[in-house]
Amino acid sequence: MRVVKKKVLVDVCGPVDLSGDEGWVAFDAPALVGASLRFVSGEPDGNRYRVRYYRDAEQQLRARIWFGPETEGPPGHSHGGAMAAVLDEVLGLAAWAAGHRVVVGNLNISFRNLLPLEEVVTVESTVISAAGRKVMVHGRICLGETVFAEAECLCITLPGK
Ligand SMILES: CCCCCCCC(=O)SCCNC(=O)CCNC(=O)[C@H](O)C(C)(C)COP(=O)(O)OP(=O)(O)OC[C@H]1O[C@@H](n2cnc3c(N)ncnc32)[C@H](O)[C@@H]1OP(=O)(O)O
Repeated sequence: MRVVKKKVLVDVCGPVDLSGDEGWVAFDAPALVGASLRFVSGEPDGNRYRVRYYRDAEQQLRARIWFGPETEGPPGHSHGGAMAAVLDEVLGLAAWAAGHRVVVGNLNISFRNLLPLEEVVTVESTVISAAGRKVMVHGRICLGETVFAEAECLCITLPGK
């Protein structure tokens, strides 16, 4: 008889410091949009992403995020799709945080530098405009002066919802 051992997922990575900059205020994303945003922010102690949201002094949404080993693409670095998922969530959420009930219609990303795994980086967002149903949000994943990816995100409001 073949015995299949149950695979146990172990937290091998230890704690990660996701604290914000001075003046940032913690932002409760599930309180605003519900608990459905699990793909990026659903496992705060897992090995994919660990993320904490803030608003900065200008009320723009910021995220402190750790790309864990399960986001690997090129050896030792984040998969481009892993960065895209983060930008999709954070920039869409930025529009929600500004009062617009949206989904992302178009996300245009430029990958600028390889992002090393197990690094805590920042996602910055800025709501650029809101006209009719279209909300434009720009953002980037960065660490100090280094930009890993930057994006333009067209969000479309959901009528009647
Ligand atoms: C709950 C918390 C959410 C937090 C953020 C999470 C982010 C996400 O992952 S959302 C999931 C990914 N996104 C999706 O799956 C969206 C799928 N797409 C859709 O549902 C629809 O195409 C939707 C709602 C975007 C637009 O459809 P619809 O409501 O029929 O609008 P539609 O009439 O086609 O377009 C409205 C306007 O937006 C423009 N538009 C729509 N899509 C695009 C696009 N991709 N590119 C450019 N313009 C667009 C249209 O040209 C139109 O402009 P205008 O009024 O000037 O003619």
